[in-house]
Order: sequence, then C-alpha cells, then structure tokens
Amino acid sequence: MIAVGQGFDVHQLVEGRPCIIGGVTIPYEKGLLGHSDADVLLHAISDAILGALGLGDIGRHFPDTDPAFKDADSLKLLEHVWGLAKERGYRLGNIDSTIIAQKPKMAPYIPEMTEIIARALEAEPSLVNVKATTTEQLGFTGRGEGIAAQSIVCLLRDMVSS
Ligand SMILES: Nc1ccn([C@@H]2O[C@H](COP(=O)(O)O)[C@@H](O)[C@H]2O)c(=O)n1
Ligand SMILES: C[C@@]1(CO)OP(=O)(O)OP(=O)(O)OC[C@H]1O
Repeated sequence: MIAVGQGFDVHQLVEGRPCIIGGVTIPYEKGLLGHSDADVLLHAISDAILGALGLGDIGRHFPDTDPAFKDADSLKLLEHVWGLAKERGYRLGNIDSTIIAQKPKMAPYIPEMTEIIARALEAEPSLVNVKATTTEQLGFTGRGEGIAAQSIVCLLRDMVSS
C-alpha cells in the first residue's frame, strides 16, 4: 500500500534567533521565529508524514499553546511523528522537499540536512531529496521576510495476503 502526503510551512525571519533548517544551524544574520526552534523544513516534512497517515498536522500534535513545545527541537518532533508511521507499519518510500528562501544560500548545507532527515526516518539518504529555490526577489520570501518549505512524502506498507 502507498500513502502520500504533502506539507507546507512558513516562518518569519527575525534578528536574534538561530537559523535552523533541516536540523542544521546555518550561520546567518537572522533566524526563524516560532514557538519551537521554527525549523521550517522539518515542520513541512512532519506535516507531510502526518498527512499521509491522515493524522492532521503538527499544530494538532504539538500545540503552540503548550509550554512543553517552547523552543522544542523539531528533530524530536519529527522523530515522534515517524514513530506514528512506524506503529502503523510504514517505511519511507521517498521524500522530496523544497526550501523557498532568497537567502541564505542553502546548497552547502543540503547534504547534512539530507543525512539528518534520513537518520530520523530510518531510511537511506538516497530516499530523501532536499532542494532550494529563491523566488527571484518576489514576495515575502524574496524580500527576506520569511522562509517557506514544502514537502511531499510517499510511505509504503506491505499488504498482508490472506
Ligand atoms: N536559498 C537558496 C536558494 C537557491 N539555492 C540554489 O541556487 C540555485 C538557483 O536558485 P534559483 O532560485 O535562482 O533557481 C538553486 O538550484 C539552488 O540549488 C540555494 O542554495 N539557496
Ligand atoms: C511546532 C509548533 C509547536 O512548538 O510551533 P511553531 O514553532 O510556532 O511552528 P508552526 O509551524 O507554526 O506549527 C506547529 C506548532 O504547534
């Protein structure tokens, strides 16, 4: 059986916050604002997995009104979400993601992001693809006001024959 889900997230770029994307702390003059560490890519991936499972979104599982998730490590949230997929018998088919950011340059950090995400999803890195694009200086991402990420995930589960 195949289950497909998609996720999309946005966080504002502000001064005085670390810029953590895909589990990597990227040196940059601004960082992402959120209740958690605001890792926009891991949030999009978590939402894609929850979507494939028909389990809502990360706001439902980790409410931003709950102090337990204040400054939460989004890698831990992703690991929890992956536990829900495993409990239901799924393994990763593949995942594809896009970070939408005018700056900073993501390319140097993408191999490490890929490794981190693959480890969290207990999969080969070849099953995890991360891309980046600018929006050619257009819109809120183009003006550097925020960063967006989107992700699509395919989960696989073996059918039990009777
Ligand atoms: N924040 C970003 C945005 C883009 N890249 C890489 O640059 C290439 C060109 O981007 P365009 O938006 O002009 O298509 C793109 O293929 C990315 O590999 C990046 O590293 N960081
Ligand atoms: C992760 C959570 C919880 O700390 O907070 P944020 O970092 O604000 O992220 P968001 O993508 O708005 O949604 C889920 C939240 O409930």
